[in-house]
Amino acid sequence: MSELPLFHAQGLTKRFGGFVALDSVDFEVGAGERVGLIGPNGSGKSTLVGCASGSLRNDGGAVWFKDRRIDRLLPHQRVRAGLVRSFQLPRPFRGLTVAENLRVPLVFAGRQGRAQDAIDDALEFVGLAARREAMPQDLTQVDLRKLDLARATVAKPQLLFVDEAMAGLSHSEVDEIIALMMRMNERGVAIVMIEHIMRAVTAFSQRLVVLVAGRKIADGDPEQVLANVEVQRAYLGE
Ligand SMILES: Nc1ncnc2c1ncn2[C@@H]1O[C@H](COP(=O)(O)OP(=O)(O)OP(=O)(O)O)[C@@H](O)[C@H]1O
Repeated sequence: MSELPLFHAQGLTKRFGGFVALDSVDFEVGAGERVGLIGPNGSGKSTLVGCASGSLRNDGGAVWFKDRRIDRLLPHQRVRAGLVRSFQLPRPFRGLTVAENLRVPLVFAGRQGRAQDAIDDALEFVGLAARREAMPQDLTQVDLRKLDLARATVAKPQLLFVDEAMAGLSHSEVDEIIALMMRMNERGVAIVMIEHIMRAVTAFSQRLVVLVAGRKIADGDPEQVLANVEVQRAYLGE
């Protein structure tokens, strides 16, 4: 990538006690790009997302968003810069309606102005407009995932890390979420999809990055990456 990447981690290292969860990982995302981040369980994918979004503090290396070093910023400061994550397990605010759930990330992102319009747009966009007054506990699994994606996008990020948005969904529900993420990307949002459902990853990604035991072992064209012997060995060995 010749121009400045949207997101850039260099030598990213994270230890939990003596355990090295990320070992000097370089990871870039271009503006508007769709990247699949894959690897066996425990390979460091969520740790990378945590270090990028600020829920974890890296022990080594650096993280840039555009021309700004962000790895000592707080999570909400990173959201305000344009970097947002979603979580592996949807965690809506149980006491708030679907629409009210979107108000919280707007405050977090410092975008309370015209909040109602932003909420209406986001609910319409993900297909939850009819459920706006519902309580989260009355939503189906797939609608909870859509609410989570609405919460992630209402702040208008330029980069979104989506950590396993499809676990436990049916085949057609997975297709729905892929289509929704594609439409988000068409609006200009760069997306990193962390996912174990390979069908979804290959349908979505323009580039694949593979982590194994905290190290990046492949990064490039999806077909070539999946044909890589080291990648195949990592998956067969799982
Ligand atoms: N807070 C923590 N304290 C100690 N060890 C941790 C902590 N968080 C993660 N780890 C360890 O770091 C390693 C990487 O975990 P991580 O969650 O990043 O993997 P992952 O690739 O996202 O896995 P999965 O696909 O199962 O979600 C694992 O061995 C995990 O047990």
